[in-house]
Amino acid sequence: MEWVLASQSPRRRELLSRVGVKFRIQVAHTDEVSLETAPEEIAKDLSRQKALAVREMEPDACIIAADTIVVLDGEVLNKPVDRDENRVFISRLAGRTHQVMTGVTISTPEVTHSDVEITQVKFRSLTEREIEWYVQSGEGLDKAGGYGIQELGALLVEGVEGDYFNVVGLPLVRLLMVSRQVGQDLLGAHV
Ligand SMILES: Cc1cn([C@H]2C[C@H](O)[C@@H](COP(=O)(O)OP(=O)(O)OP(=O)(O)O)O2)c(=O)[nH]c1=O
Repeated sequence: MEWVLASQSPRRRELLSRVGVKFRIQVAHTDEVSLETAPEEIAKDLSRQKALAVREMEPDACIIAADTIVVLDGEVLNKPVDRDENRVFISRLAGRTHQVMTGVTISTPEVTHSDVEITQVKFRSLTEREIEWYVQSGEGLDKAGGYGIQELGALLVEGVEGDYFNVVGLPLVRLLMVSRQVGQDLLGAHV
């Protein structure tokens, strides 16, 4: 079966290609609104919506979708709307541990399965100057929680407990497990 990644995120494309999976990209618009209340359910629900939105265009494919959220004290920090909000997010995250949750969904023509991976990320304490330096880089603007661990944001993070790739946006091992649950082992997707 053909694999389709329902994502416009260059980070997800890169991670999936890096483990040798051959896939096409197909994106459909979703408004990223969930009626769920528990953060892990929100992440799963949004990834499912993204996958199912592509189903009409790809009736025969095996569709992969993901959604990453950042959770601090049970509160979801989405993508910051501007630099001011990004500054607020980074100040709140500084010196504390938060959760990065990525919901993943794989949908085949027969079955759709979703799961979520949770990683603990600890930010070091940051000075005003450091926060300003990061916010003015603009790097955090298109990212959940307002930072990216894979670039400049690496300098904000003291430690990670769990799957690093989950923080970047695609929990590869969790995805492999879900692929087996839907009967389409990702390890066979190299050709
Ligand atoms: C916390 C964190 C998030 N992110 C990114 C991953 C996701 O791309 C983004 C969260 O937004 P998402 O809505 O999960 O994804 P997206 O809109 O970028 O792409 P698509 O819906 O088409 O798949 O934040 C990082 O790149 N690094 C990080 O450290």
